[in-house]
Parts: sequence; C-alpha cells; structure tokens
Amino acid sequence: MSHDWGYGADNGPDTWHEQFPIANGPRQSPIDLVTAEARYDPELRPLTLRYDPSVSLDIINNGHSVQVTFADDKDASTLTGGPITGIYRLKQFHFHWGSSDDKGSEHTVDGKLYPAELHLVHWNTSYPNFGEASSKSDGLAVVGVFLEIGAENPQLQKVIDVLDAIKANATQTSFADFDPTMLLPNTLDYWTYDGSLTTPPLLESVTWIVCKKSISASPAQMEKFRGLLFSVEGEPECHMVDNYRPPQPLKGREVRSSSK
Ligand SMILES: CCCCCOc1ccc(S(N)(=O)=O)cc1
Ligand SMILES: [Zn+2]
Repeated sequence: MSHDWGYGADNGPDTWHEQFPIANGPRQSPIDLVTAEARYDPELRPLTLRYDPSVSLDIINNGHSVQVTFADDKDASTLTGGPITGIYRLKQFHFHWGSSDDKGSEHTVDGKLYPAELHLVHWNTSYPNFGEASSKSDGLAVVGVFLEIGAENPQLQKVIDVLDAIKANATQTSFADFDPTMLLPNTLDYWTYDGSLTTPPLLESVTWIVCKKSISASPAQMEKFRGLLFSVEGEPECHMVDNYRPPQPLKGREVRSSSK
C-alpha cells in the first residue's frame, strides 16, 4: 500500500524525496522571492488572462487542497503574454493556507509568509493535454496570488459558500459560472522564474508567475478554509491546514520582475 504523500509529520514535504527524488532537483518550487535580487526585464510583456466563466465545472476536496476545475477542450480560458510564448489554457485553480494567519503561502517575499496563496494552473496548448504538458520544461504556467488578511472578499465568498458541501477528502460538487478573473488583484505586476509543481510529482515544468499585489480575505473567510478536512468521511477528522511546501533552494536561478 503506497504511503501517500501529505503534509503530516511522517508524510510531509521533508519525506517527499523518498518517492519523488526530483524533490532535490535544480528547479524546485516554491522559493523565497528576494525583491532586491529580482531583475527588472523591460522585455517582459503584460499578463493577459482571458477567462470564460461558462467553462468552470466543479469544486473538489482532493485531500490536498480545494480545487476548481475547468473544461479545457477549447481556448475558452487562457493565459497569454507575460513571460510565456503561445497560448496556455486554464485547467484548475486551488489554494494553500495555514493553521494560523502567520503562515500558509508557498512562495515568500523577502521571507514574509502570507496566510494563503491561490494558484491558477495553465498548460501549454502546443502539447495535446495537461498530462502531456506537465512533463515538458515549458509545459505549465502557474499564476500565484497571495491572500492577505483584510476586508471580506465577496468573490472568494462564492468559493467559501460551497465548502460545507466538500468538507471531506474525495468529495466534490458542481461549480458553474465562476469567473476566476474576480480573484485577481487589480494590477498584474509580477515576478517570474522557472520552477516546478509544489506537490508530488514535483515535475520541473512550471513557469511561475507570482503577482506582486495580493487579494484580501477576512479572518472569518480564512477560518472557513481551515474547516476543510484531509480525512475522508467516517475517518477521525484531520483539518486541512498547513498544506504548503516551504521555500526550496534557488540553485542559481534568476527571478525577473515585470516592473521596476
Ligand atoms: C501529472 C499530474 C500532476 C497532478 C498535480 O498537478 C499539480 C500539482 C501542483 C500544482 S501547484 N501547487 O504547483 O500549482 C499544480 C498542479
Ligand atoms: Zn498549488
């Protein structure tokens, strides 16, 4: 019986290298974004995110996060511009968060942890599908958005309102007509670097695009995320919290900035 990876004491990020040796690879994520060392690159284009709410499908508790999935059989919701060439399609978005407001994000900024981080996952349409793209060095592009404690976020509330229906691992419900544009900050300045998936299989196929501006979540909204469970129905309850990988070695990589 495979000893499934997770975020606990005996299956957490420090053990992942046993089953996924790439965990110690040259382009692992997340990283600490050291703002003074990021190079402003005037050739970086603005991000163009064009999302069509009609292709949002369902929302899932997959035992590691809460994830909203999208129909990706056509170019309905796409990422273009920024550091990437070509068209990348939105596949899903999900979150990482902490057991308290002082931690939870995967990327950090000059050592600062945010209470949560949103990941919008896109795949390069020069490959046939997400699975194929996920093994290519330019296969995926993930847009990261930090959540900060502040005013209640009405768009985030649309996600939070269905969490009671997907409390346990391996539960899902339909989630139609959701526009993830509403979860983006109002300016899309970003840092970008070559990295990996931050969970197993930790594939080194991600162009990371981390927004400099955050979005807000109220303390009560953060508590709702913490009410989700890692455990399946009928098992002793284990709250889904601290589902974040800590920063990994930069190993000589350059971080570029889209703005001065
Ligand atoms: C080949 C199957 C891969 C399944 C897992 O997919 C992932 C895993 C992590 C991320 S994340 N936290 O780096 O955005 C995005 C997508
Ligand atoms: Zn993620």
